[in-house]
Amino acid sequence: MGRAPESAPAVGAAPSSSSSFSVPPRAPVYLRLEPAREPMASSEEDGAGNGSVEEKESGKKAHRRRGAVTTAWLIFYNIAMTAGWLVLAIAMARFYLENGTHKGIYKSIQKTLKFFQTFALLEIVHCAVVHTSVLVTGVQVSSRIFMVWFITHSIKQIQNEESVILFLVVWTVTEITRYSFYTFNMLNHLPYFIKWARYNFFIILYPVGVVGELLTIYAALPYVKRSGMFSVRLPNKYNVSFDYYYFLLIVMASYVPMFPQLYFHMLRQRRKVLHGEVIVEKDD
Ligand SMILES: CCCCCCCCCCCCC/C=C/C(=O)SCCNC(=O)CCNC(=O)[C@H](O)C(C)(C)COP(=O)(O)OP(=O)(O)OC[C@H]1O[C@@H](n2cnc3c(N)ncnc32)[C@H](O)[C@@H]1OP(=O)(O)O
Repeated sequence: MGRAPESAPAVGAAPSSSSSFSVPPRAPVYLRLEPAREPMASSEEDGAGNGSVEEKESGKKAHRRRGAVTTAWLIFYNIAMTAGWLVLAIAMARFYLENGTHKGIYKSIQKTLKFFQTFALLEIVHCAVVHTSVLVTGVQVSSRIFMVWFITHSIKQIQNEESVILFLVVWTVTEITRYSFYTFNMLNHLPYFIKWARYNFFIILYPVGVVGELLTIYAALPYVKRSGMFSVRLPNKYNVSFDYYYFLLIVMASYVPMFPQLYFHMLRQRRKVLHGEVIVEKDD
């Protein structure tokens, strides 16, 4: 992440009264953001390993080149994802305003949703160059992919459930906030509201989104039980059985231990970003 200009107003410092993160009144303090932690490079890449000065220099140049290419890709990716979820938001709002009902919204936006939510699988790869957990990102992305492809795409009878619209709206607000945060943060021009939204909206949106997803899976259960979809019955030549109905019950149960891990991860990120930055007196 880039470094904010040193004259940048302190984030979380004594601000206007409207801010919800005011610090005790005192002389204005300014914030010098910690220099962005460059993606960790292996020793041979950053020239810290053994080798001649030329090898070390080429290693550092390779790292900078990789850094520049990686940064350019992430900025493109974040802008594209922000735009994609904005298109989804506008399409859903337009459908509802034109038709006065939520029934049919999913069908009208499903291609865009499938494309951008599947594209987000790249975030597991991005974990190699951004400071985030592969496990947390993997669980988050896999739960989304599961909902999009193995529930709403595969079980058409539930596509008009209110719970589908609930989680779609929550996902959309969340992702527009999240990807615009990443974009502005990487461009070193992060509006405080975007930062505030990134680390506060989830407090409500995360549990609401989970409720929407669980209600949708629950609504799908009767159709799965009746159709036996995605299931393998005995006897068969592999002597293996699989029942998608009971698998969905297990998935629903897995939210209980898994969701709190993601939620507490976000709360930790929130404390780090909104309250944990180093506030230093401005050098006169
Ligand atoms: C086979 C069946 C599978 C079924 C699985 C079932 C499991 C069920 C349990 C799971 C339940 C989850 C259900 C989900 C519901 C919803 O999503 S509802 C909608 C609301 N959701 C949210 O609010 C969460 C949104 N998701 C996220 O925020 C992320 O996905 C996250 C992984 C959960 C957290 O993101 P993370 O990146 O870890 O935190 P940040 O603070 O944003 O970033 C950390 C650092 O990484 C940098 N970074 C990350 N991505 C980028 C990027 N694209 N570009 C640039 N930088 C990036 C970020 O800037 C931070 O850097 P530092 O500032 O240096 O720390």
